[in-house]
This record gives sequence, structure tokens and C-alpha cells, in this order.
Amino acid sequence: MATAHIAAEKGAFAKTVLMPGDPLRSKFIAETFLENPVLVNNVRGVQGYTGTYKGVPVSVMASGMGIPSIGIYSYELYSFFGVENIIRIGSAGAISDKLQLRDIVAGMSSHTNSNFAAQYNLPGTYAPTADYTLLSTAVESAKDLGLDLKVGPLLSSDTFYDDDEEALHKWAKMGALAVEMESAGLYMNAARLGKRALAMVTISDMPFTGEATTPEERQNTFTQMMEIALETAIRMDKL
Ligand SMILES: O=P(O)(O)O[C@H]1O[C@H](CO)[C@@H](O)[C@H]1O
Ligand SMILES: O=c1cc[nH]c(=O)[nH]1
Repeated sequence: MATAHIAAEKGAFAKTVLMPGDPLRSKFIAETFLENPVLVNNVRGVQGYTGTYKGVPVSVMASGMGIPSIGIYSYELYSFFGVENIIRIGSAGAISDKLQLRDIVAGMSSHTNSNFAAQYNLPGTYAPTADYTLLSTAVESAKDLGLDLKVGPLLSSDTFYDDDEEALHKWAKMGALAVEMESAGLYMNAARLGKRALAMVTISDMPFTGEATTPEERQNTFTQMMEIALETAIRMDKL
């Protein structure tokens, strides 16, 4: 079957999809961690693979960058391909001065400057939130793997280059830990469709100091976050 953006068989995706922004990070995960990975979608080069991890079916597919893009892919996976859980595995800039390069953060909630929630015509302000079961399973998985996973609010921004040089400092005052560009849209789609979502990120750069990892490192080396997400996926399969 084909939707506007995914051409795959109806049962082509596993119950849980890991979702990096970068299609090449998706390919890296499939080739590095999945047993017998099969390319199930390649529309627009947004590579989606399904294989197994420790014998359990798991998929990985890229979201592209920004809320409009993850909004499309998560909506189609949840609505038309029977996907129950999406775990974003992204990169992010540190806002909190307690974070360092390569720290891993799970987004308990997601502040945003996006207007995505306007479509729901709510009589108030929506608070995009991670699924508790996915979040607590990721926390347990990290602990069992001996990895440090920090938990707190993310900022999901529509702008990578923002004209307001103070914007990130203002969000820091409100406790945001790190800035990325997709989690709020993912959390809203999951809530509206009765599905589960979690966004995890690895700190790829420090916007206040200029320290940064390379694009190659972002593509191929955020393996601890990938392992936490994969372990979470196989534990969620039993629920
Ligand atoms: O590395 P990914 O997962 O794409 O995530 C971050 O990187 C991109 C910006 O460089 C945005 O998509 C942002 O959310
Ligand atoms: O969205 C993002 C991702 C990485 N670093 C940033 O500063 N912003």
C-alpha cells in the first residue's frame, strides 16, 4: 500500500519504530543493530527498515527535520501502518548548563514555539507530554544497561537559526534542558491518535559555547541512545 509519503506493505513496520531525523542515521542503526534488516520504505530517500533486535521485530525510519516533517511520518505510521510506539532518537543543543556534549536526555515534556496545536482548536494551551510507559521503560532500560539518561523538558523549536539571540536563555530560565525540532509535534500526534511517543536526544552541540560534534559523529556515534531505544522497544513489545 502507499500513502502520500510511505510506500510499504501494510504489515511492513513493527509495533515500535525508532525515528532519527537523519535518513543516514536510520541506515546506520539498521545495519549496525538489526538482524536481517529489510528496506521497507524509501520514498524521498526517507529510509525505513524493519528487522529484529534480540529476536524482536523493530523498525527504524527517519523523520526528516522539523515538526511538519515528523508530523507527516508519525501520522502515517500511526494511522495507516498499525504502529503503536514511536521513539525519536535525535540530536539536540544543550540549553541547561548542567549538560555536556554526548549526554542523553529523554523529553518528559516538550515546550514549543510551533503553532501545530492550533489545528485542535483547544480552549487553552496544550502541554505536549511523553507517554509515561515508554518514558519509564526507557529509564529502566538505561539503568539496566548502566547508562546515564537524564529526564526533563525539551524545547521543540521551529527555528534552528533564531533571530532572537535571547530565546534559548529565556527557555533555560523555564527549565528546558535541550533544544531540538520535532518532539512536540510527535507528542501531539501520538496523543490525538491514542498512541505512544517518546523523544530521546543526544547532545550534539552547545549553542552557548560553540562546542559541537561533526555531522559524521551525529550520524554514526550516538550508539548509547540507540541501545536504550532498542532495549525499550523490545520491552514494549511484551506489553
Ligand atoms: O539529528 P536530528 O534527529 O535531525 O535532530 C536535530 O537535528 C536537526 C537540526 O540540525 C533537527 O532535526 C533537530 O531536531
Ligand atoms: O535543533 C537543534 C539540534 C541541535 N542543535 C541545536 O542547537 N538545535
